[in-house]
Amino acid sequence: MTRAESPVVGQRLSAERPLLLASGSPRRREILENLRVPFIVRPASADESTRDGEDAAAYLARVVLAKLDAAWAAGGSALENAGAVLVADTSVIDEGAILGKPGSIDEAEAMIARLAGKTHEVWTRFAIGRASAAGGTLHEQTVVTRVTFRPLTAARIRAYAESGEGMDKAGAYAVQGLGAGLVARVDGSYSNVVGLPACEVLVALEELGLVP
Ligand SMILES: Cc1cn([C@H]2C[C@H](O)[C@@H](COP(=O)(O)OP(=O)(O)OP(=O)(O)O)O2)c(=O)[nH]c1=O
Repeated sequence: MTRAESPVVGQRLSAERPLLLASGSPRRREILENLRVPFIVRPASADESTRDGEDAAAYLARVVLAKLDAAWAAGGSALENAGAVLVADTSVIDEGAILGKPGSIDEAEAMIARLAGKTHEVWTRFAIGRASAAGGTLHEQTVVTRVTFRPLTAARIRAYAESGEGMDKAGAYAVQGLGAGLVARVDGSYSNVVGLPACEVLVALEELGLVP
């Protein structure tokens, strides 16, 4: 975790000065809604392809900052009026390999097959940045959850991949959906697996003086 020198923004989030969630993920929106934080949504996309030789930590750090840059680059009155910007990226890490979103049903099947009967990690990195034109990161943090899949037959793996549920999800599954049937245990933050670690985000917002 890194922290900027002067973490306190000073002014609390409000309806007039909301948090700008720069994400197209409906799961992140739902988690933030549950936290009762005033926010607006302005999706910002970044290049999420992996690079040769890049490990999980470097990949997530790069993608999260790219999402923050994209949010600032979008500009506009929504950004100017926002109290801060929140971005996040979720990846499934299996034995050091980064599993992002599958490109096809076959790729989804291969991802589920490699995770079956084993424990992997789900990493979500989030960043809270300034909403000013000057930009800057106020808080960055990576939260890791360990997820154990039960042993799965080839037929079950194929059927789940064909359901299509995992196509827009890291690691090709959704623990909050039909994918619950694949998961024997979750060690750590559940919301982190779904895309945003609720407790850690709330604590960070509190520490920055953005929520009471
Ligand atoms: C492992 C897992 C991932 N996911 C989701 C969380 C993330 O939304 C998604 C990973 O893709 P991300 O690139 O982290 O997020 P996104 O493309 O959905 O949204 P944006 O980049 O605009 O913020 O996978 C689940 O919903 N359930 C799960 O069990």
